[in-house]
Amino acid sequence: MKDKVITALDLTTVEEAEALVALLGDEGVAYKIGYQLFPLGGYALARRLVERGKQVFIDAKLLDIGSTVEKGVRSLTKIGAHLLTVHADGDAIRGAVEGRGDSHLKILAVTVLTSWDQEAVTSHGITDSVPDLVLRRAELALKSGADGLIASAQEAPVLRERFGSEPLIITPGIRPAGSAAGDQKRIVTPSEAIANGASALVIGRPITAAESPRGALTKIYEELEGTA
Ligand SMILES: O=C(O)c1cc(=O)[nH]c(=O)n1[C@@H]1O[C@H](COP(=O)(O)O)[C@@H](O)[C@H]1O
Repeated sequence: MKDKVITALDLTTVEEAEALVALLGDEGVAYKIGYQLFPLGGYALARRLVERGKQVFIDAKLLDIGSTVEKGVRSLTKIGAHLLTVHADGDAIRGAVEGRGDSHLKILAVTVLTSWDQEAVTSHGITDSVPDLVLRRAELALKSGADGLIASAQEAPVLRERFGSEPLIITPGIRPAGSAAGDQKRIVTPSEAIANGASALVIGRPITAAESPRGALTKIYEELEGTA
């Protein structure tokens, strides 16, 4: 159950991130490191976490011409991380799959950001509903070779219905009951997300900004135990 919660290390410094990892101890098994930390020693932190046996998710949200993504991902495989985000574009996903070669890095396609609601989708001139856009982008990404999808757990049931049990479906926008949504729009509780078919949950502020991050994580595990 613990490997179903990926704690987002969206912190200001690597020292703060290391302190949180130390505080969570054996309770924390999977971590996401984003570009906020990349120029501040984030890649070295990622390597250390891999060496300590943690699951490491590099959140780079790549979107570029295919050949550039391919070369970038080839470099990123040197970290030894397990998961990497690329936006759900055919060329970008194919480039990423080529670049990861025979490493164990799994490519996750970002479908529609969980901070987007229908109004945000429409503001981009897109006429699809949010679930239709998630499905359209998921189909493109999986056809292009992605190992999994990033979406809201609100869409997990339709994604499972369409694509079956194989693709990883990793869901941010997770909010335990009573916690602030912040800038997230398509939110789901941890237990609902797993019940909806999510493979793993990305959770940041409900853990990192809690008075007791370890207590918050333990409480999330307790909530998930109830769904097992
Ligand atoms: O790719 C992601 O991880 C991601 C995709 C998405 O659609 N929504 C989303 O919130 N995320 C990331 O998931 C984390 C969510 O953090 P909290 O909102 O603090 O739980 C952040 O690091 C976001 O960058």
